[in-house]
Amino acid sequence: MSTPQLVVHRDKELMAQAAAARLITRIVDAQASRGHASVVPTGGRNGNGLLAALAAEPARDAVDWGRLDLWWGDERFLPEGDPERNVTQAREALLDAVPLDPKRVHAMPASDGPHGTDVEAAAESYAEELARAAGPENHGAVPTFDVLMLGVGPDTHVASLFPELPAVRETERTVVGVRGAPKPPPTRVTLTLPAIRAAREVWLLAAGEDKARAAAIALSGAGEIQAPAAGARGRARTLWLLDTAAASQLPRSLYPPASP
Ligand SMILES: O=C(O)[C@H](O)[C@@H](O)[C@H](O)[C@H](O)COP(=O)(O)O
Repeated sequence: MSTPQLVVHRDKELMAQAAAARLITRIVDAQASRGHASVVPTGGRNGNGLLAALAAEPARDAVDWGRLDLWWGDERFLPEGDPERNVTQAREALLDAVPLDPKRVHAMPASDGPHGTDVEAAAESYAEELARAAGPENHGAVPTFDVLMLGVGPDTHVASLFPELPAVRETERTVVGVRGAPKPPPTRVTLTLPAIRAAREVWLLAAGEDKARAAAIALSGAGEIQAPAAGARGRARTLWLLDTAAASQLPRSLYPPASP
């Protein structure tokens, strides 16, 4: 697993623009070398800000949108089309504006789908979909995502892995249901840390003062059960994309970044 690298931007707008440009480059590179790319966007303000910045970026036309797979890191377990669903917000921010192949847009199940309100069954069916997409060259029951993005919560949660809750302790399953999440809505579906760590690159997005403590804790050697963001690492690269406010409490040894 890779050691986190930090990139600190002046403000959240610049952070979103730079991350969008970086994402375009990674997708184009992956498509050039493997013919296709896979990306896991994240919900939340920072994740949607990045997607909106990508939509506004003229270089987005360099992406072959028909050869891009999209998977989700977590989802709020609500009815299809609910404005609070991460996929609904992603559609508004970017997905409706680009020519994706609908078969490659792997939204997590909704609470009015084939599994009804059974969140565990919904999680299991998403795990099966991931397993079907994993090839022999992948490292287990999920495809090797090129870039998996995660927003970081003020309590250090990522995806719907909240400190100390059972989902963050999962070591076998790739997708689990979550009940009683402290961030509404309480019922959610999430990738687990083993699934997240199958990604080639994991990018953590944190902007704003309310993220400063979380970033400092997660980057100072905290355990992943207490600080789930600390356990989110990519196989080849782990990148923390921050703005100056979110970076303001980092230990001096990390900020300015010690690593390139
Ligand atoms: O359902 C959600 O909201 C998320 O997937 C969650 O993990 C989010 O990414 C963080 O809470 C950060 O959100 P912000 O970027 O809005 O702070």
